[in-house]
Amino acid sequence: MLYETLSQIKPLDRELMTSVKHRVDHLIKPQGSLGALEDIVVKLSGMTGNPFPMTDNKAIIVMCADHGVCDEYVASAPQSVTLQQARNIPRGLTGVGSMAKQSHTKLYSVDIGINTDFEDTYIIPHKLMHGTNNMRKGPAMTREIAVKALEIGIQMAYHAIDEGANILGTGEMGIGNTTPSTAILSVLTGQSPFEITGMGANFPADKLKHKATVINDAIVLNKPDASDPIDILAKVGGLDIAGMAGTMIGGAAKGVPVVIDGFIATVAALIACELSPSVKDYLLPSHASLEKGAKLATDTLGLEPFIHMNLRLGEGSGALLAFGLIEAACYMNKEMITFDEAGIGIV
Ligand SMILES: O=C(O)c1ccc[n+]([C@@H]2O[C@H](COP(=O)([O-])O)[C@@H](O)[C@H]2O)c1
Ligand SMILES: Cc1cc2nc[nH]c2cc1C
Repeated sequence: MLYETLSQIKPLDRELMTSVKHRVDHLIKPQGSLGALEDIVVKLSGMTGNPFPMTDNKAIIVMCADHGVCDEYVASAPQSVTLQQARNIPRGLTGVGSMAKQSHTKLYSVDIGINTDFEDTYIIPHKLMHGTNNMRKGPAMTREIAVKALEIGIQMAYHAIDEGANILGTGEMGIGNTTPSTAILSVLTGQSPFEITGMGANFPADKLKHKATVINDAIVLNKPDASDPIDILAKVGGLDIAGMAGTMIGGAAKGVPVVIDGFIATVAALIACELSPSVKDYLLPSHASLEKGAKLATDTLGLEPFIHMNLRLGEGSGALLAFGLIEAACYMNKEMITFDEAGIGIV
């Protein structure tokens, strides 16, 4: 199913993008003065095949999972916070949960690998493992499970689109997940973990060398193949990261834009684009996370974040904020008049 979905991704409609850009250039404003908003709506038209795209049905899929590498003391918060927040998110009680109420955004909280058994009708059950294995002792998961996690992400994207979503955001909740994210980034870029490991959810600065050592040990032990994204995910990845990459692939296959959240989501985007570079056409960035490796991740991906507000929460919170700007771009394109329509010459 993964490879079939990847093969369904169509190139952007470049002809339509050219005509939308031409019209946007003639809207009643100095040419280019709406900056990135103009680029966003041109890209959206290429993704959707619609000269007047709309992103009014907003949804964020939050992949929740635990990480066995937490046994190595790489995170400050207890792993139980993953489940607590997975419960709180759909109830509107967290960062992303509270702000989703303001923008009428639907939230899907998905258990793709929380380490405890529980019942909660607000959480979508897709548990593949009770947390990953400790990657400092061996592979985080099997190759088969990595593929399944990607497919759950695709399935969740399709589910949200079936329920009416015309734009998706990728979110995650997973105590410890900056550790596998940094490992993946290190493997893909060749940068040493000692150069790119950051504080995650407030891990103490004087312990960062230990966190980098754990990441380095996991890479040395497992020897992920840098040219095989599934091997990287299986050996030093996470279920939440794989799920988000799957959501990006699923959105792309359906011609639906997917907004990347912070550091962890950007690493997931790198994996999705390694599986097929065509996924990138359907991705929009959001914010520049303060996590140390975030700049390297966004530079490697080649999509420049447009929100600079010192965010580093995750949960899809930055993607949610970007929804507002993206929707504004759609209204600009749909509602503004051209110089011709206003009966005046170009200024
Ligand atoms: O999205 C980001 O840029 C981001 C940066 C730092 C931390 N986080 C969140 O914090 C958790 C991971 O941090 P840590 O220290 O437990 O690895 C996880 O639940 C993420 O949602 C998220
Ligand atoms: C409280 C808390 C909330 C979070 N949301 C995303 N990651 C998080 C990590 C912690 C620790």
